[in-house]
Amino acid sequence: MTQHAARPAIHRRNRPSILAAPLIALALWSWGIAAAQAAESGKDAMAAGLPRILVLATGGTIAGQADARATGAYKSGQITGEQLMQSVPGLDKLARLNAEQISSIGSQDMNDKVWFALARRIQEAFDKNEADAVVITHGTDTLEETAFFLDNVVRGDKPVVIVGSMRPATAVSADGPGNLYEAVQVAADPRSRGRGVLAVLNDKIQGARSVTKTNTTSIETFSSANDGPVGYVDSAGGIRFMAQAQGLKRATYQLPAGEQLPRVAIVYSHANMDAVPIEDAISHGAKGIVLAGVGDGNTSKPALDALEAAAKKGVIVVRSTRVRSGFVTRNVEVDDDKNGFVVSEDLNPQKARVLTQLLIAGGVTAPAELQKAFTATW
Ligand SMILES: NC(=O)C[C@H](N)C(=O)O
Repeated sequence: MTQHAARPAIHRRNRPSILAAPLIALALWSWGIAAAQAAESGKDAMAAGLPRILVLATGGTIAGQADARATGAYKSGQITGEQLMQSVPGLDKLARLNAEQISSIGSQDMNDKVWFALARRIQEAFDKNEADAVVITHGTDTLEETAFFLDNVVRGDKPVVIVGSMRPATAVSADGPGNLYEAVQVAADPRSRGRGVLAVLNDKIQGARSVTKTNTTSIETFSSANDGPVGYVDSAGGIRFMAQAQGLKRATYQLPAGEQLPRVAIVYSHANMDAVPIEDAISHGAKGIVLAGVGDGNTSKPALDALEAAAKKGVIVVRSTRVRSGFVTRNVEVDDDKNGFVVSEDLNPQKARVLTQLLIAGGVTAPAELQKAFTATW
């Protein structure tokens, strides 16, 4: 009894009253909120230290989808930039990301309109300090041309990284997520500043001027024939930049008004070449012709004569080469001084075309001035 009698006394002292129970629940609930808020603000504080990266999505195989995993057939540009970002774990630990959709196309359909939209959006984001770096998701077919175009028109030294993939997002071993992760890693790294537009695919970081696609379907396709990659990246080893190319000239050209660059044709040289493709280009209004020449930017006598006639009429003639590495040199087998031709140096025909377009748009037409713009200072 005594024991029994003592119990209620103890209970009375410690037992919460009917009113106290909800108060404790309320306190626990608010502690919970406070703790969650603290954790959240801890996360915010961590996130606040991360760079702000604007992801501009254009389409391509990286955003491609197949109907079935077992098939090789797929459609480019089916997935949004936002969905791509969500599919890569750990991106939020690298940067604060914000995605915008610029287009949803395979890069075989890349065009001036998308180029201008990209260039203007990147410049705006940098000028208004909305982003510390930009990552562009893009198809691989014309990735090098977009990289080179942007390299020539975007001002400032904030990183701009372009990324794609060779396999669609639905493939068994898709390369897009890893490439996107590495692209964000590179864009977020302050050492990427001032290097122009960088292409990041398959663990390599390559410069806009040199990078080119070399294999139709393999994931190991991009290479820089004359100067090698700018660096290497992987999630375990991080980023290793090689020595920065010394004295490589980068000029910035004014983005022309409107949404179209002047018409410049590429004419591909081959054995038994006649003048017809050159005459065709001129009759279709080309303001410039880039020769994808044989060897050191050469072509047949009839083609050369047609090019000389074109230059006399004021068409800009730039000799490039269909050969993947090396430089095109002035006045070796072709008398460039006499003919008023320009040589592309290390620029492949598709990049020489972009530079020719920008120069014509900027009113540069004298061969000596054009040549200066093409000649990188090595
Ligand atoms: N791998 C790729 O991205 C190829 C595709 N045709 C594209 O350039 O959009």
